[in-house]
Amino acid sequence: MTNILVTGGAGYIGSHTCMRLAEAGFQPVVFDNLSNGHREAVQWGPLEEGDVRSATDIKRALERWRPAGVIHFAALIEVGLSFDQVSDFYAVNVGGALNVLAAMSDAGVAPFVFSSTCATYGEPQYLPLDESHPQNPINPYGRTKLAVEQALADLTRFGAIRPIILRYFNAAGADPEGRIGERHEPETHALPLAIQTVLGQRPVFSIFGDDYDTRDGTALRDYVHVLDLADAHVLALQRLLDGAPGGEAFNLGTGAGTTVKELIAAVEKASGRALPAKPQPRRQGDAPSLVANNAAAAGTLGWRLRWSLADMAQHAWNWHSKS
Ligand SMILES: NC(=O)c1ccc[n+]([C@@H]2O[C@H](COP(=O)([O-])OP(=O)(O)OC[C@H]3O[C@@H](n4cnc5c(N)ncnc54)[C@H](O)[C@@H]3O)[C@@H](O)[C@H]2O)c1
Ligand SMILES: O=c1ccn([C@@H]2O[C@H](COP(=O)(O)OP(=O)(O)O[C@H]3O[C@H](CO)[C@H](O)[C@H](O)[C@H]3O)[C@@H](O)[C@H]2O)c(=O)[nH]1
Repeated sequence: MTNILVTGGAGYIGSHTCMRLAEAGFQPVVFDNLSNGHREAVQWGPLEEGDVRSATDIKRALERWRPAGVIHFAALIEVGLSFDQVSDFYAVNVGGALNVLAAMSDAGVAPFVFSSTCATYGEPQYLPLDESHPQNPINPYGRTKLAVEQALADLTRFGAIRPIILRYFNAAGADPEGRIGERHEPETHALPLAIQTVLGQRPVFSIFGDDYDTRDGTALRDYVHVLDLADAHVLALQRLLDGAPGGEAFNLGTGAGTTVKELIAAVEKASGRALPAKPQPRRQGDAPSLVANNAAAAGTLGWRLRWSLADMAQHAWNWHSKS
């Protein structure tokens, strides 16, 4: 069986991708230090505990499992924390990625799928965002991801690494069968927070800003099902294994925007319960609207969306209400 090393594979998007990799006939080998991941989420292949900040750990994993490619999710992800923990974010997100890439070069492994983000674009100059939109991130998290994208552009020229960069918009939802789901601690994402509120684990859901220039005044985001994201990773990996030279970047979003109020309505419908919500001031660093142009992923990768906002809310509700 072909091994694929999945760094951060015990986390939210990584674990769903491991599920899809196994379904596609690969053996996902998870490389994770479990700092934010969960041992129980590693269900489709072995777990190699290690830290991307350690060149020795990565070298050991590559020597042991001899993967045909690497999918790199391991990172610190909270935008707010990135202002307070700048060194940690650079050490894990940039230093960690460079360690993985150097070890891959030494081991002669070229295919590399990288988790990037719409946060690399910064304030949108136009919508929907395509891949050639200027990249001016407005927070340290986005800048660490852009730094890795820039390193990849340089490394691609030498041919030792063949990368595909995937820029996700807002990952949401869970495995429809409820085996895995979203579990960030602390949780800052809108959909799980809304569900925790419906479940009575939080008194009220804060709507961050109701005075934006959007159809109902609340911020607009492009929520995309985590399993649609997972499918895109398998397609990107397969493209590289088939010999593509790499160097491409793809936006992964649905192309449809959802406001915070519409998200609340979707959670109320999925749960059949009312969600207490209260407007609060805008959250620092939030753009009013972020929506993807996904034509490149559809055209080049053959990416097809399978799940709707109602599915994301339903699957997330199923997961949170049983766990
Ligand atoms: N969640 C989103 O909406 C979103 C949007 C855009 C981009 N991304 C990117 O997708 C990737 C996965 O995000 P997620 O939501 O699944 O996050 P997550 O926190 O659930 O998963 C990240 C995983 O990386 C692991 N990790 C962290 N530091 C590590 C280290 N030093 N060594 C080894 N492993 C380490 C964690 O334990 C965790 O399992 C990240 O790179 C993130 O920046 C996420
Ligand atoms: O309690 C909450 C939480 C969020 N929101 C709003 O809901 C929307 C979505 O917020 P999330 O925190 O769920 O997601 P973000 O759009 O802030 O973040 C996403 O995009 C970021 C880049 O901008 C990072 O990539 C991050 O990992 C990814 O989840 C935003 O308008 C936010 O202001 C609320 O109103 N109340």
